[in-house]
Amino acid sequence: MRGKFITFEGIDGAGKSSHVEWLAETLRGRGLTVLVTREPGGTPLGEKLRELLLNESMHLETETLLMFAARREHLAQRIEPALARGEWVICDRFSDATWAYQGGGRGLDKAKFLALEHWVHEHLQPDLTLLFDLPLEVARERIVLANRVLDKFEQERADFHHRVRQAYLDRAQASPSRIRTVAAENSIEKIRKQLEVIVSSIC
Ligand SMILES: Nc1ncnc2c1ncn2[C@@H]1O[C@H](COP(=O)(O)OP(=O)(O)OP(=O)(O)O)[C@@H](O)[C@H]1O
Ligand SMILES: Cc1cn([C@H]2C[C@H](O)[C@@H](COP(=O)(O)O)O2)c(=O)[nH]c1=O
Repeated sequence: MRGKFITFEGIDGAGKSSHVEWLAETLRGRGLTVLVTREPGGTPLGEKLRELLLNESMHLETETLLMFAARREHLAQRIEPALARGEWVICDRFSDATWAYQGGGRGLDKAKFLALEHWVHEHLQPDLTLLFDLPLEVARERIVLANRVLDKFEQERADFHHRVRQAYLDRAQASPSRIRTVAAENSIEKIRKQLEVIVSSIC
């Protein structure tokens, strides 16, 4: 039987990465084989593109095309083969991030996004997307507390991140059965209880 594809999404600092490995371990505890991966990245080529995408400024359409180029490779080399073997795949960001960041944040034409999405993964959407949503100010505080070096996206102004958040919320509203919104300002413990319930619904 084909495996399930779960993606994590949210604005920078929402806290999604804090749950990725935990969810993988929880599913492994139920006897499932789980691949954990991320975008941009997930393959040797994708990780090289990630380095460029997170650090170099470039034209919006170049940025979008590189996100989808990395995704094409990722699907071919890792995601599709794992799902076909019956493994579950947990991916830290996928195409909803392009919708939110390049579309909402930077104003990419929706038709161009939809054309690329159709080209690169016409027959595949995540079975479940966990959208970590929280006020921008809380996410910012977490990033400051973590004291990490900020990448190109994290250095964007607040209005960019507000648009990204809104684009995610709009997309969730348009696909309520696939995209489940998680109140990310809650404690890690409370979020994990909610994730267990949501993920059980696709087991
Ligand atoms: N529910 C929470 N309550 C308080 N702090 C949290 C919570 N979840 C995560 N954090 C902290 O917030 C910081 C950002 O978390 P994390 O790296 O998981 O976010 P992220 O969404 O993956 O961010 P990015 O996409 O920017 O990498 C970390 O220092 C983490 O420990
Ligand atoms: C897949 C994807 C990602 N991004 C942005 C979103 C984040 O700011 C970075 C990735 O960093 P993270 O710490 O691994 O979350 O890349 C994007 O703009 N568009 C995309 O398609």
